[in-house]
This record gives sequence, C-alpha cells and structure tokens, in this order.
Amino acid sequence: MSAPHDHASTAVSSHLSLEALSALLEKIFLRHGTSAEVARVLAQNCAGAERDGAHSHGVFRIPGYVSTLQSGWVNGQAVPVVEDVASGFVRVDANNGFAQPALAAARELLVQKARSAGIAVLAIRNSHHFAALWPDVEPFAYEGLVALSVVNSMTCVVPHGADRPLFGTNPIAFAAPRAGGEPIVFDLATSAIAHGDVQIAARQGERLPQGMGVDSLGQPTTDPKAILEGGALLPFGGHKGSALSMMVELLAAALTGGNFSFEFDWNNHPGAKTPWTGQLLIVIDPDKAAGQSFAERSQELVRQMHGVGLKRLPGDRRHHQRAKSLANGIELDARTLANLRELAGD
Ligand SMILES: NC(=O)C1=CN([C@@H]2O[C@H](COP(=O)(O)OP(=O)(O)OC[C@H]3O[C@@H](n4cnc5c(N)ncnc54)[C@H](OP(=O)(O)O)[C@@H]3O)[C@@H](O)[C@H]2O)C=CC1
Ligand SMILES: O=C(O)C1=NCCCC1
Repeated sequence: MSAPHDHASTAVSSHLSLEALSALLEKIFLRHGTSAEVARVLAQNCAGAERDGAHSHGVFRIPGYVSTLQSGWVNGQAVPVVEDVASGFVRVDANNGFAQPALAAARELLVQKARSAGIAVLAIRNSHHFAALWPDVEPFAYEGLVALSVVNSMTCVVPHGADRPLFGTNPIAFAAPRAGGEPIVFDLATSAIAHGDVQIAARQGERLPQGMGVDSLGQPTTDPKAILEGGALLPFGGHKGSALSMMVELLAAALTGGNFSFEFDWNNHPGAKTPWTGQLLIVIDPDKAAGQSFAERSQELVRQMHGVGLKRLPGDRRHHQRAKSLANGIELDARTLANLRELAGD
C-alpha cells in the first residue's frame, strides 16, 4: 500500500479545507469497515492533526489504520461501554475499538463530574490509540478546564539502565486555559523521538540526531532503519523520561485495566499497527481550586516567560500552522492526495 505524504513528490500540491479532508478520511474509514460514528471521530481527529502540521499523526497514519482494520485486529464497529463508577470516576470499555470514540462517548459525563466534584478521572481500557494526544485534551481547556492525559503504546523503548526494550513511546499531554490567548498545551512522547518520526525519517532517507535509539546489538545509532529493524528507542532525558514512561504504563494500563505495552501480540494479525492498550484522562475544574482566575494566572505565567526572552511556547507552532491551514487550506502533495482518493475508492 502506498503511503500518504510521499515527500518525494511535492512538485504539485493541493489545498483542502478541513471539512473536505475530514470528508475524504471519513469515506476511507467507512470503506474499510468502521461504523459511521467511528469514521466521523477518527476522520476529524486525523484531519485536525494534519491541519496543525502534526504530520507524524496526520494522514501519514491512514495506511496503518486501513491495514489494521483489514487485519481484523481492531473492531471498527465497536460500541464503547461507559461505566459511571464513582462521583469522580468514569470507566470505559472500548470493546477492542479505538480510544477516541470511547472518549467521545464518556465526555459529557466526565465534564459533568469534573464540574460538580472539581476533578474527574476517565479510565479507558481495551482500546487502540494511533493518534496525537493533544486533540484529546485541548478541547477541555477551551471549556475552561485543565486536562492531563497519558496513553501507552507498544514495546520499542529501552528503560534507562536496561538493555532491552519494554516501554512504549508513551506520550503525556496537558492543556490549561489561558486568558486572552490560546490554551497552554503540550504533548510529548516520553521517548527521545516518536516512533512515527523515526518512520518518516527512514522513508525520507534522513539520519536522526545522536541519542535517539540503538541498533539490534544495543549500540547507539543515528540510522532510523536500524532502529526500526530490530533496534529500539531510548527515553528522553535518561532516567527522568524513563520514570515518566513507567508512570504512563502504570496509569494508562495498570490503573485502567488495559494492556501494558508488552502485553499484546499482533503477530497473528499481519498489517496490524495499532497498540491495544489503555488511556487515562484527568480533568480539573480550576474554579473549584484557586479562588482566583486560573486563566489569568496562566496568562501571567506566559507574560513572565516571554519577559525572560522565551519566544515559543509549546503549541505555538501548531496554532501558527492551524491559522495558515484555515486561511489557505491544508496542503497535501499530489501523490498523497491521489493515494487517499484511491483508498476512498474515488
Ligand atoms: N498514540 C500514541 O501512542 C503516541 C502518540 N505520540 C504522538 O506523537 C506526537 C509527537 O510527539 P513528540 O515527538 O514527543 O513531540 P515534539 O517533540 O515535536 O513536541 C513535544 C511538545 O513540545 C513542544 N515543542 C517542541 N519544540 C519546542 C520548542 N522549541 N519550544 C517550545 N515548545 C516546543 C511541542 O509544541 P508544538 O506542537 O507547538 O510544536 C509539543 O507540545 C505527539 O502528538 C504524541 O501524542 C507519540 C507517542 C505515542
Ligand atoms: O509515534 C508513535 O510513537 C506512536 N504513534 C501511534 C501509536 C504507536 C506509537
């Protein structure tokens, strides 16, 4: 299957509106066996990532979604089961479906609980997350809430001090409202680099910076192919990133009832790419906590950061790209668009 975003063929590009790209992706998901709701949620998620220039988790991922659905590894028709377990706790069994429809199904109850109790936790299990994590937290900040989420992925990261991979790339995303500006949002893999970016570098024939991964013999390498073919990634920041990755395994898997990154086996499903794990979200209503405007305090922090010379906040690059995409359309090179249309059966 050819891959969207073939950077070898960027000579001619098209610009699609967010709606047009979402509609095209929705058609691909539907054509490959998802329910209408799953197609809608995943298409919006993936098109939003592409709009914001989050290329490692935009349309680049579409062949992986398609081959996973074709392999029978994930249930594209899954209906998540939402369990209201306590005043501040919601659980969802995603039923071997994607995580984002599970979040969508529980979202209203989660927000209601966060607003009444001040804090609420959502534990999603039996789920597949193949996307960027910021789309799961940023919308809460637009509603004045603080949100934190973690998800574990598949074994490809060597814990600091170990000699073989065990952890996933295990991202952490955080979002907080800010007065007079976009919310403060960061979303980072706890590995030195996301697996998706290693794949993109390999495809483009680029080397990686030092310190990202090791080859099949455990030796440091800057060759992305050596990392992908029997090698592994390293945590960011040595023991510190490794501790955060361990925390993600505990919160996203042990606490939710999902699989650890090393606990599932997709060998009998050729083409399967989506980690079958768990996800945790914590949502806080700052109005219940600070006694003063949290959003004003966020803005004050940003003012002070800029005051000491900071030029770029996490999220600035995405929002800059979002504004550009919304003004001019989302840019896709000709081959990428042709590949997507073929997958859609157009
Ligand atoms: N579903 C899954 O299992 C997994 C998903 N992923 C996803 O991969 C994506 C990429 O992760 P990763 O490679 O770690 O992301 P990056 O290292 O590119 O960026 C991490 C964060 O730091 C910010 N940032 C980057 N550079 C700067 C800078 N110079 N100054 C200030 N802020 C900066 C980014 O903001 P900005 O966005 O504005 O650049 C972003 O919020 C994430 O969306 C993550 O969720 C990763 C692992 C597993
Ligand atoms: O880029 C990554 O790392 C991952 N993204 C999607 C899920 C698997 C890991």
